[in-house]
Amino acid sequence: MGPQGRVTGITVRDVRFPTSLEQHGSDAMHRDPDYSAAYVEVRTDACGGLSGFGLTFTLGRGNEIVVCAVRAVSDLVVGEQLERIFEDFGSFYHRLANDGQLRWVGPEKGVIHLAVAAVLNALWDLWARLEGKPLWKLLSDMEPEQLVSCIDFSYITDALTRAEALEILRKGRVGREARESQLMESGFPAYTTSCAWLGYPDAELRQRCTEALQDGWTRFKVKVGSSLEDDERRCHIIRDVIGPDRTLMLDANQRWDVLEAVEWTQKLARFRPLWIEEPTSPDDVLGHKYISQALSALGIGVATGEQCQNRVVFKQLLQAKALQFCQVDTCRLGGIPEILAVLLMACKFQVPVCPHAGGVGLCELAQHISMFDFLSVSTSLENRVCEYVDHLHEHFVFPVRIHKAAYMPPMEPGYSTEMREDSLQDFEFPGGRVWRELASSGKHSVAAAVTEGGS
Ligand SMILES: C[C@H](O)[C@@H](O)CC(=O)C(=O)O
Ligand SMILES: [Mg+2]
Repeated sequence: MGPQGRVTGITVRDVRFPTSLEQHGSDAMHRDPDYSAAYVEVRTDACGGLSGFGLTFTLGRGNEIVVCAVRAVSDLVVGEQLERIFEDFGSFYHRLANDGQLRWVGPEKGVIHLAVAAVLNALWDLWARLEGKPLWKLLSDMEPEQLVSCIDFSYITDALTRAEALEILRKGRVGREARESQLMESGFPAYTTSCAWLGYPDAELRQRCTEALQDGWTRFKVKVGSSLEDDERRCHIIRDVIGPDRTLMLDANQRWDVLEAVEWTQKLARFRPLWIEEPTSPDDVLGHKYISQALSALGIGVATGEQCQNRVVFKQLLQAKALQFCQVDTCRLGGIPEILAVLLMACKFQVPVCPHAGGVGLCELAQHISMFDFLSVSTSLENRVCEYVDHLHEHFVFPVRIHKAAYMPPMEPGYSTEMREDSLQDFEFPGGRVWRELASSGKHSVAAAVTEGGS
């Protein structure tokens, strides 16, 4: 028998952090991100009133639109019996993502899909809490049949059938205990993006790389794509600090057209990057294929996924051999059901999954996905690494733990998504303490504009 109880209510809050003030998170396309979340609490009457917490990530302006979309999606969830949700999560996902009216503002893409992600993340946090396990453990303890029942196979059966998914997961059970011990001992390998945001001056870049090296980091990602001259200078600084053998990745955040992406990356090839990330539009499957082919002789792979809309676009990228590193994003895909589909397709097409993380909360969520992938799907660490960014962890009740450049497995029940109440009160937009102070000091243009507008 599944968990008893029902969803009694869903609340959503607009939470924003003024990261743009110090250029944290800046890249060639997003110059002034204020890391933000539409933060969801799913309330239930199970176990005396247990809640699940979830979020989706945005860059500030527009977060209010996601909040509004979460309210629309919530109407379909409040009142649902938990047993009906959890006994057949694949069908529940399908109902939510294919509501006959809401799907017109998607389908399975854009703001409405971000909203679905936030609500589903909260429901999976709830499920893991109900079972008293961290999410990675809940997933890896599930029988293959149950995991497969969580997936909506619509539109992907030409690439992955139910039977193939089952076979991968059954194979994934072999040696799982040994891999879990390895995980508990050494954690899951991470790389850092914190040193080299585009807006950091050279001195800060050098200092952050030096410190990260001292802290044991061996893999570094640098933002590129705005000016070739700047990119060459910044890559030179990083290589100078990290030496010739450590790993360097480049991230262009969709800055180029296809041919431009090839030419620009070729000019940076002497810095020996492992990958070029988001070289062009995230929707351009054939463009990614062209870039992959053009760069393969240089040993540079294409990484993408943080703005890949759904499992269908991932399917095409994999079928076309258009990506060499698959960067699933826990807050853009439709929760665990869609992430499972992508992990399994990536496994079948032998492409390593290296989740996008960072932002606010993405590291907290992504660590569970990498750990489950290692334990039960890919069963390998080869070429697999999860992104890490060192901002905003202090706002979470169970922040990530990094040891020797690796994520250590979280042991608390849930998806590590719960935020601290004092942080929520300080950073809720626009009325939280920090935003009121920023508005009155005039230090932040968005805060000031809201105050002038009187909202
Ligand atoms: C705007 C975000 O910070 C983006 O630059 C993050 C990203 O591309 C990454 O972490 O990778
Ligand atoms: Mg990126």
